[in-house]
Amino acid sequence: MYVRRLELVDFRSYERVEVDLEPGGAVLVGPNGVGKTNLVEALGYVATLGSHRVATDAPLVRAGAGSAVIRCTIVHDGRELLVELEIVPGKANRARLGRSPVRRARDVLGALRLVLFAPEDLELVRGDPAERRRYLDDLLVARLPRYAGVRADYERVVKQRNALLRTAYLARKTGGTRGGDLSTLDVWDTHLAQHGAELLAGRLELVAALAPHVTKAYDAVAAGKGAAAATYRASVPVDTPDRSALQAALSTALAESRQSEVERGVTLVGPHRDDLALTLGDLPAKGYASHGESWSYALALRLAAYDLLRAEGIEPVLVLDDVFAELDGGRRARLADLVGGASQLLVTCAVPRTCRRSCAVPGTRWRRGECGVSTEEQPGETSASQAGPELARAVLDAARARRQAAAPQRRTRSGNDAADAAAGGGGRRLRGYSGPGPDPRDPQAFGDVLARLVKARGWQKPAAEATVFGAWERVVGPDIAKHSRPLKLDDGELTVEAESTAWATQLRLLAASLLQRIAAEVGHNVVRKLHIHGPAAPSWSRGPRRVRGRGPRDTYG
Ligand SMILES: Nc1ncnc2c1ncn2[C@@H]1O[C@H](COP(=O)(O)OP(=O)(O)OP(=O)(O)O)[C@@H](O)[C@H]1O
Repeated sequence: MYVRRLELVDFRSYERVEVDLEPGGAVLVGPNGVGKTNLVEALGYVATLGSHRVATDAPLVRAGAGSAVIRCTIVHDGRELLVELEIVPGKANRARLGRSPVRRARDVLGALRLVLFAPEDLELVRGDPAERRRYLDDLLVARLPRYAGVRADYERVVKQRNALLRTAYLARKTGGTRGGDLSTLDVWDTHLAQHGAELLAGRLELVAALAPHVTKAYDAVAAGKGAAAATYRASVPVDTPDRSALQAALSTALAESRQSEVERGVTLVGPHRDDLALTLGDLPAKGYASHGESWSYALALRLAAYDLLRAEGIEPVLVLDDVFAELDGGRRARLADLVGGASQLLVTCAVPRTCRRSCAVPGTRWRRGECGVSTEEQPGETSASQAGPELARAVLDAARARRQAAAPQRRTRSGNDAADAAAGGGGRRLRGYSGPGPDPRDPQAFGDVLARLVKARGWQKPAAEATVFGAWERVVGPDIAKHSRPLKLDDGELTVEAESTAWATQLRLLAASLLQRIAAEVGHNVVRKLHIHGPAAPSWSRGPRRVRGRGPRDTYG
């Protein structure tokens, strides 16, 4: 995998820039503040949808501009993929993959696998657990992109659960009555245990695979001075990545800490409280390791991530941002040896002479002062980029030919549709005799015949819609079904009535996962949108002739 082209519009210091890159190594050289890190930060953003330098998106947009655009052409297995991201601070990012819009920006994760080592990585060793959790989760997504959804779901549940606890905590503190209702906390516990177990299992599997690479990488960088070990420290007792065992452990821990959570107004249990414990010899690295050792450790964590991805058949792009200056001569030389085989290696460097001498990474080419300068086209790429359209055309031609060949047959079978459907022909014609094998005229299970008829007559959608109403409890689960009921389904928009306004609020917060559950039960596009409201107030409007207004207030106050 390598990045062939990076184009930025209003990103950081760049109003517009186009950089063409090649496989192999490149060193980006330029004076301090010229914008070297801005370029690799944009690549990191494509890979993780976050910056390695700042927690929010606002600083990524050029001062005075409203939004920034990153376009990145990635070549993987000879195929090109264009990823486009528009960053609008305070709003959801917009993304396109291969020029088609994607539903959520996180759908582009996995297109670019990248390991970036930067001075900020010292925080991996010296900083708070949140830094290490982010390291693990980014790597989890680079390894298995489906974890982007697991991570987002879990973060959403924690956020909503914290909001509920916090509102109740403040209501209690101020003696108010509004917002003190914690009746929906059980539902959030279930969601937290479910999504938390999934994330926790992913992290445990990841750390088991990663830990030997961390020890090996530290040994290589520090030339055997000290044994590094990384272990996962969970907030609940765990000894297996089995998802149902983890879900049970999280549920138990949540029940046990309920009292303290309500008292403190915050979620105290779950993967968002975990840590990756790093030790050097018998001592924790944080607080004990020297500056140089901490640097080597941080570097070892990134190299371990790179080694793990490669060992699993993923060739990530490797970026070393301004790191050689922090390492002593021996460590620089060893690092250069370790990263020499990367499919694409980008090194940023401010002092060319020092960098040339100390980071003579095998195979790197120098791009002195080329930051922000577009270069000529790469001739060899044309055939690769044509492969996609040509393949599409071939598939389309084949489909057209098949349809033309099938057309006369289709005309002859119109009278046989129902019998053919009942026989499971699905377009094939009935044979005129039984023969020794199974025959469509043999007795058939009623369910099978019905399923085929439903399919042949195109009744799937009405049947799926009926399931939403008829099997509401199965579709949304007993907890939610107890407190809500579906009212009407109109053009993919389902109206649901909740038992109380508190439940309506909770269901609105759960709308995304409800839609997912409904789709899993009855299929996609049956319900596309939810309208959730609380119980209807009694109406005093009766009959066609009535007085406008709010009703008999004199009588009822
Ligand atoms: N949102 C922004 N709008 C405009 N300019 C910005 C923005 N964010 C950063 N800059 C500018 O970008 C420059 C920093 O670029 P960058 O960090 O890429 O430098 P660098 O070449 O890596 O430098 P060094 O060698 O010192 O690390 C600074 O001059 C900074 O003022």
